[in-house]
Amino acid sequence: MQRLRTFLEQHSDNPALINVIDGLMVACKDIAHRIQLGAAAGVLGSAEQENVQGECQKKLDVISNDILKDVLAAQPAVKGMASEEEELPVAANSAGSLLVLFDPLDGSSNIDINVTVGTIFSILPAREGADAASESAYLQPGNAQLAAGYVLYGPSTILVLTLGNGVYSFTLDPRIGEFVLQREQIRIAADTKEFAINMSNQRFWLQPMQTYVGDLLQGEEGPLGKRYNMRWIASMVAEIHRIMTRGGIFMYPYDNREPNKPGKLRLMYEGNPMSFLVQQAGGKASTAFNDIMDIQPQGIHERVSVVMGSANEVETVERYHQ
Ligand SMILES: O=P(O)(O)OC[C@H]1O[C@](O)(COP(=O)(O)O)[C@@H](O)[C@@H]1O
Ligand SMILES: [Mg+2]
Ligand SMILES: [Mg+2]
Repeated sequence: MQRLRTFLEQHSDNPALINVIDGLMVACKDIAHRIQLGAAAGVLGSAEQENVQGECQKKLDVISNDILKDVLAAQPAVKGMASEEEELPVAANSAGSLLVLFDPLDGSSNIDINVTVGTIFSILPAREGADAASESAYLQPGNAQLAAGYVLYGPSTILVLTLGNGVYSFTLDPRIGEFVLQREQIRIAADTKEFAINMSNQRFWLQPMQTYVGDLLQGEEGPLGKRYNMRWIASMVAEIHRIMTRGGIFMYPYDNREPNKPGKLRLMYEGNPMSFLVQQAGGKASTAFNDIMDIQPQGIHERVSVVMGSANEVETVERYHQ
């Protein structure tokens, strides 16, 4: 049995990074505990306020955000943070060398129905002299990430992490309060017969996406020549975890409901960290046109079109868009 801290010390020579990931997991254990208590701790339901995205916040969105902010601000290595639930970046320690970006609670619409949610994080280097209270410090492409991961709060609590050298998963053992190593060098199969997309948006997609999904639905009688299965959990963490476990393709593509936005999901704390994990596991992460991690962000809350998972299937989607 290998504990997370020991693993980090063996796989990284950056003490700042090790301490920050350790700190993140202190926060995530607290979040996991509150999710488990649920209604008994009064954490379900709406917070009766909106975030910067104009989305109605759940109580647990706010609670998780506050826990992460408090724990990370106490880490000397954290120079600043950006969160889905904060309009502006939050400066922390001026001598810090790292920036942490996070979606404190992903899949919020699942909280009240007791279905899987998660936390997603991305760690970027803080440039020399950068102002961590200013957005410009954070606007680095996904390829600059030092580490990324998610914590899934499901039947068990699982951390899936990359430090840029493969993907590893850890299960929280509540008997000892520690994350212990579970899977090493996770690989996503190149081919799949399982897709995930919110079909209710079909009429809003670009024509190539409508054609591709139409062909998927034709199964073995269509041009793709195989029968597909479909899943939609409405929690990106849960979908990506399924793909980490048995392959698949996850899509939240551009749609014209809000034509000026490139997609629903957020680039810097959903698209980029998940892309880093998927790519490190041998999969692909694309906008349907380009690699997500090549995008030069223009804002911390920027949106992105997402097509990720099994490499050959993602390449098929890209071909439909050429
Ligand atoms: O409700 P929809 O449109 O299917 O969207 C589901 C998607 O939205 C998200 O819940 C967005 O994340 P948040 O809950 O952090 O806003 C993704 O996890 C999920 O894939
Ligand atoms: Mg999210
Ligand atoms: Mg969220």
